[in-house]
Amino acid sequence: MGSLFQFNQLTSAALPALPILLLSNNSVETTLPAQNDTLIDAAQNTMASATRLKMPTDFPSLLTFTHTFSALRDYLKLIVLGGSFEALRRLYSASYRSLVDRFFITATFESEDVSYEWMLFWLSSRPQFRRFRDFSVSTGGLSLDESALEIDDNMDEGLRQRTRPVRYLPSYSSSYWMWYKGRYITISRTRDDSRYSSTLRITIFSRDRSILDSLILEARQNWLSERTDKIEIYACGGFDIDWNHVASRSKRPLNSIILDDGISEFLLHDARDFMKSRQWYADRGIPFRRGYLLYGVPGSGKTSIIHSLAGELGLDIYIISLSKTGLDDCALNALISSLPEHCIAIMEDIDAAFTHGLTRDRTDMKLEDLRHRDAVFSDAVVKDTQITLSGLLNALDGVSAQEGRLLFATTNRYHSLDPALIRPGRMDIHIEFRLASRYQARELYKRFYFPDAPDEVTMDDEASSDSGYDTPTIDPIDDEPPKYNGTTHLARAPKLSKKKIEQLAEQFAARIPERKLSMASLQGYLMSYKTRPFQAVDDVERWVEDTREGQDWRATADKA
Ligand SMILES: Nc1ncnc2c1ncn2[C@@H]1O[C@H](COP(=O)(O)OP(=O)(O)OP(=O)(O)O)[C@@H](O)[C@H]1O
Repeated sequence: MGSLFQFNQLTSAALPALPILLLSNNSVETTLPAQNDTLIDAAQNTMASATRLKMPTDFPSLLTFTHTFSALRDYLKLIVLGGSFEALRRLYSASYRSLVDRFFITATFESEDVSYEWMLFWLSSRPQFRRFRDFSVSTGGLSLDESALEIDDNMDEGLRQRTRPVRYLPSYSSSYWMWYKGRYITISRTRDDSRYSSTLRITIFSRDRSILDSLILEARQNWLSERTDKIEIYACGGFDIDWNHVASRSKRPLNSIILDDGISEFLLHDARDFMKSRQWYADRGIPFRRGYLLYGVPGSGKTSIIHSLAGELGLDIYIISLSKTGLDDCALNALISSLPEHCIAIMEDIDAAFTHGLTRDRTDMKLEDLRHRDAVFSDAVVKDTQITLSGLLNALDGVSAQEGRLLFATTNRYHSLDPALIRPGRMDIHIEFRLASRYQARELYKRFYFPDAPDEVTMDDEASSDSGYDTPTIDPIDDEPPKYNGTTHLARAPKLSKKKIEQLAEQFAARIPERKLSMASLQGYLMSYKTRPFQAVDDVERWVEDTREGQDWRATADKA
């Protein structure tokens, strides 16, 4: 640097003398005034010293020139200066971090985890949060009732149904602060577009971790108390195949599923008994797990009873889709190991993943062999399913399989299942779900029209046109046949005496062929007579003849 500077000084001194020097070499030299001689001398001296310094003209010499001692000294100064700045910066950030570590507690909540929803729910119900002025407005995802914007009471019913609740959530671009139990807390939410997920970060100015504990417990409590009548449903999904909260569903009363006498009660009692028997299992060295295999015809209530049991037992549901793309043995194992201790895990249509046969490992079979083994085996199944039977067996009862869980598997093809999969220990209880019996048809009818028919009503109203509800336009007897399938949900069936209800249900059941129609089709039929129990009884015979299931039954009956 120093040399460069000197060089600049020299050249700037020599430059003004340059024209004089040039002129002095010309023929006009003699015409120059005498006082110029001194100037010429000075210029010549300056140029001489400049020539002595020899300004490099080529690149290698320039390089050498910049490596002179004084240049290096300037470089060194720069390095020391820069280094000091960087050291100071690092010192500042380390001290800041240690300050934060020492005096603040930070917790992050990922959107894939249900705790994220607890915190959002807690946050959006805080009066302090509502005071802020920057929000992210959401109409989807979480059902955070507390934070939902009130819908105008006068809104048209059609519009109301089409309107999703509007909620205020923390925005991604701001951070918020508030007081919690006298502590200062900050909240920020960030989004990770590459993973379609977001993170909520809460920092508390406190050294006491119990404040965070109490915040999380309070948030969870708030959330759960809003959901005493709900069950949470989780499914495997996302980029890193993990459990994601997918829905909250209302509990379904157990008596709304009509099975053959005693089956629902048996299942409920068995599951309750299991949940209380940890010690019993431990004493005998038996893995503390229970598996139920519900098999039988479609639409017979297999899925419905599981949901209803989850509500009765207060457990959440974890759905394992064996045919999910990207799910392999390893991921399945990890998923099953990460189930919570008390939960209901469901594997629906367990046969779907193994329709290709009874092999213990599909990797040792060629696709062609697999296709030939089962006529209904589709290409989609071949491509998508990466689970092997041995992988599934290991996941179900391997060392890492979660203890305490209830596993429910359903299938329509019981006999295509590998015996190893359904042996006791894996599937302890096997229950067959059959087509509707007359008993079921009768109970379904009663439940459908008179879900809460009070015993004390004695009005025998065969001739009455008073519905007893706020729907006087609907005449229970003289109602027109439906012009379309389905009627308004707002209308109610007429109020009838218990005796009358029994009588109608009996007539209905008598017209249903035993074990020929599924409960789902009976329910579908009744749905088109929502408010017309009499008409439903009158028309049922015709419907049985017309319906496909009924025709199949007639064809078999005729052959016989
Ligand atoms: N036993 C039953 N009692 C009351 N409703 C039933 C019964 N069986 C089926 N339904 C009704 O039929 C519909 C379908 O039932 P569900 O999905 O539980 O049948 P599923 O046996 O699981 O059928 P799939 O094997 O096709 O999955 C539900 O709406 C349910 O309310």
